[in-house]
Parts: sequence; C-alpha cells; structure tokens
Amino acid sequence: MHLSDNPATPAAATVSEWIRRAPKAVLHDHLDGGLRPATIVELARECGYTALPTEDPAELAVWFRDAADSGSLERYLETFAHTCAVMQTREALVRIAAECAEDLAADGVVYAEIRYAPEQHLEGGLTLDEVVVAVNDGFREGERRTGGRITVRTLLTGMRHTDRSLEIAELTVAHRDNGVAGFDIAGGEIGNPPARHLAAFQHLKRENCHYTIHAGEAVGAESIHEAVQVCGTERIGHGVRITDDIAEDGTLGRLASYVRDNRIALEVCPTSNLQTGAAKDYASHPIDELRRLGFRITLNTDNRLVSGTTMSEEFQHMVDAFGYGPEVFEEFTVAALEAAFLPLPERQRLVDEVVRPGYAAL
Ligand SMILES: O=c1[nH]cnc2c1ncn2[C@H]1C[C@H](O)[C@@H](CO)O1
Ligand SMILES: [Zn+2]
Repeated sequence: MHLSDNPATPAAATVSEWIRRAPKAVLHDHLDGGLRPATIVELARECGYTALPTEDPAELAVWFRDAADSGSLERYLETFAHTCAVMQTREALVRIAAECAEDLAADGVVYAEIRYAPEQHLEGGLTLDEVVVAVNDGFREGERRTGGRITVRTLLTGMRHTDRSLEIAELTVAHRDNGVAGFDIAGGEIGNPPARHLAAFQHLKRENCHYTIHAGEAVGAESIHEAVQVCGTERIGHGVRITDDIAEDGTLGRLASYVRDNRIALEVCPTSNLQTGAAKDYASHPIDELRRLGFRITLNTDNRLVSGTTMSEEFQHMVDAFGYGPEVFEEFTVAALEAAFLPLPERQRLVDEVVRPGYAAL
C-alpha cells in the first residue's frame, strides 16, 4: 500500500503557526531516519553509492515515505539501507548530526534525544568510538549554529537481530559524560525478543545508566512485559500495543496498570505506527485513550525522513484527530522532559525557563 492510496495517512499536515512556535521535546527520533534528502543525494555522489532510487531530493523524500508505508515494520526498516550507506565517514556523520540539530531547532524543538546504531556505521573503517565522537561533534556544532536554542543528547542503539548489544552498552557507559544519555534496542521485533540482550541491560543497571527499549510496536503485550519486567526498561519505544492489556470498557490488566502506575513513559510515534501497521488511522490511534487513562505519554517523530514527518506535523495530526489545544502539547512536552535521560536540574531548567514560558506566550 502507498500513502497516496491510503486516505488515513495524508501526505503532510498543514501546520498552524502556534504549533511551530510551541516548544517541543522529542525523545524518540532516529538519526539515520531523519536525513535531509538533498544531503543523501550529495553524500551518495561523494562516496560513490549508486543504488539510490532517485537523485532528485523531492522525489527521494516521497520515495522513502511511500516505501515505508507498507503495513510491515520489516519493510519499513529496509529503507534504512539507503541512509546508512551514506553515513560511513566522520565528515558525513558530523554533517548529518549538525543538520539534524538545525532542522529540529527550526521546528521549535528545544530538547532532543537522537538515537542511532553505531554498529551500522563501520563500513568505511571507523571504530565504534570514532562513530560516537563524530556524531557528538556534529551535535555540538549544530547546537552552536542554532545559538543554543536546542539541547541534543544521543542514545546508542543495539540492533536486536545482531549480538553486539553488550558492546554497545559498554560504549554507552564509556561516553556517558560526553553527550550520550542512554541506550536503546531497535530493529525487527518479531523473533527478536528483548531478553536476548539481557547482558546489556544488566551491565547498564550495574552502571546506573539509562535505557529504553522498542517494544509493543510489531508484537503485543508479551513484548512489553518482557521489556518492562525482565529487562527493566525505564521507557518504552512505541508501546502502543499495551492496549492488548486494556479491556474495551477501559479496565486495565496487571501489566497495563503496572506501566501506568509506575509512570513508565510511552514514546508514541503516530505516523510511524500508521506506516508499520501498528495503528489504522490517526483518529483511532490509541494515544488519546492512553492519555485519558493516565499513561505518561510523549509524542515523537520516530523517523522524520522515512515517516515524512516533523514534530509540528505530529502535533497537527493530533489537533485534527482529537482537537487537542496547547495545554495538551504542554503536557506532552513536560512529560517528555520528566522522562528524559538528562540530570534533574537540567530538565527542571528547561521546563521552568523554556517550556512553561513558551506555552504561556502562545
Ligand atoms: O520504529 C522502529 N522500530 C524498530 N526499529 C527501528 C524503528 N525506527 C528505526 N529503527 C531501526 C532502523 C535504524 O537503522 C536503527 C537505528 O537507528 O533503528
Ligand atoms: Zn524507533
């Protein structure tokens, strides 16, 4: 299925002016899912990558969104071969990270946790450490270019189908004082349960280090149960299939109660969910039900290029579907900062000095 055939996923939202101005925080955004299409084309030429589906940046943007709109997470993930192919040198990683910070800041994002899998950027001869340093340098440059309007931290992702997660967890700990805020597990969920990576999570716990896990996207409540109760995750990437454990009348099962009552944040990414088949359309997306039931909800992009979205567009889709006003987005933004892997005083400063005044001024 392509977006053009699917009225549930309009190509782009027309964003209200106040939404662009509203301060935003994003906890779930993949570096390799958010490149500028023109940058991909330029970098592909420079590094001799000839497999791009088109060299026209506008067409390339449409191609990603359409190709990812298959109803399957596996197919969605196949598109990342084209972005990772051009992310194999220090120069490319610095540029992509700096542009990511600029693009987010231009969209009103004041705090971002950007994730990527270092193991996917070694083909040009970089070491894992060099990859992390390059991305961090790029983000520091991007923050400078925006005049400090945005704070960016990274999450290092271990891929669930490979066996390097412990190494990536150790890398996370090694770079924790240098812009790396935590760890994540991503990739195809079916057949790759999070407990395969228990050694990584145990290492992070012993080191008092933060992590989140993609769960409840392509697999249901059992995946969320394992992520929360076996792996001890602090947040859940997506998590929308927690609805498996909620009855039609809104009665919560034991797992759903545990997640809600412990304020475990859900990193909800509506447009991505529509593309991978985790939700049917915006109007029936569980985000609103979960919010009304008291879950700690954060709103996110997942992959700005691959899902053809921005934080402002995600906000706008929620306005259109549920009639949300600024007070709901203020709630989501404060929730994101409460769940952020940033020291408490820095989170409080962002809430008190940036987010609250920003919403008051809308
Ligand atoms: O939504 C997702 N679910 C699972 N894996 C994902 C998702 N979005 C991106 N990824 C994968 C593809 C990327 O190459 C990898 C690291 O960012 O994470
Ligand atoms: Zn994701």
